[in-house]
Amino acid sequence: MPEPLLQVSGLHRTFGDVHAVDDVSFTLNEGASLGIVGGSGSGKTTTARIVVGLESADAGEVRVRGRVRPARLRGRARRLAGARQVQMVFQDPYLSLDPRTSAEDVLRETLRLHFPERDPVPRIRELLDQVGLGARAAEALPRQLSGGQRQRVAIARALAVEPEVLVLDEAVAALDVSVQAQILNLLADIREQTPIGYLFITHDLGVVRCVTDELLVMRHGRVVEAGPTSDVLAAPQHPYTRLLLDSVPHPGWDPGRIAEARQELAVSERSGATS
Ligand SMILES: Nc1ncnc2c1ncn2[C@@H]1O[C@H](COP(=O)(O)OP(=O)(O)OP(=O)(O)O)[C@@H](O)[C@H]1O
Repeated sequence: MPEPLLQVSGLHRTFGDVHAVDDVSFTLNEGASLGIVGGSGSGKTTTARIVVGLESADAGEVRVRGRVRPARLRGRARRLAGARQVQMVFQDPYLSLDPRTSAEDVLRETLRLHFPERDPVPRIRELLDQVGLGARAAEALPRQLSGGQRQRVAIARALAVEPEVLVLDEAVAALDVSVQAQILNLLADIREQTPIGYLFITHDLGVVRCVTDELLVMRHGRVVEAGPTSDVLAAPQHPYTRLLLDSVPHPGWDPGRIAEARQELAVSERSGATS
């Protein structure tokens, strides 16, 4: 039996009148990849930010390997320990990378912070190698790199900390399709080499099809459907999931069924049966 790596239960978070996260629960097993999909404002990012510790929950609990993750990571020791559990890769690495720091330097700094007793040099080489960055890219500043290379730097920095869970929030959304494929392949390779678990936040069902084994569909802060990715995509149960599927090329999926799903969703919403 795979070990539960990340257990999220009963998360709630409101912003004023908006129930951004409304009773969200899920489990991510060791070595697994869980996708959270949903349209804009469905609560994906807020869920991810709570898991990482960037946002607090009004209620609910996040456990990593059975241990409750504190809502706020106060103090240096706690922050470092918390960072070693969960790391996040954002959509735009340009914003999360220091413009004056090369990949090599950012890795050196990260390793010095987390593993001060270790010699960082061999590990830097290993990480650069793992994410496919050559010597020139390693010495370049973020603005001298392509979007894909920058995302590789962000991934290497996250891996340097040796996290249990990697949260990827729209991590390939800003990239060209061919570069997206390269980064998704890289992430798949990393998962084969390490017991890391991925939490993949995306609006793109094409992406989840490639890189996740479990899927959670969110709408208005709630989980409307959950299950193995292949099952959910092959036989979506909720009309909202069917509508989301409309946005990706889907062999065997006909427009009549999409119209039907839209109708069904409208009816269920009028009756208040679904959220
Ligand atoms: N800091 C905040 N202050 C106020 N409202 C917020 C805040 N963060 C999120 N929200 C609201 O909570 C809801 C869920 O937002 P969230 O960003 O989690 O959704 P999302 O599914 O990630 O959407 P997107 O794909 O557009 O990022 C939205 O209505 C959003 O406006």
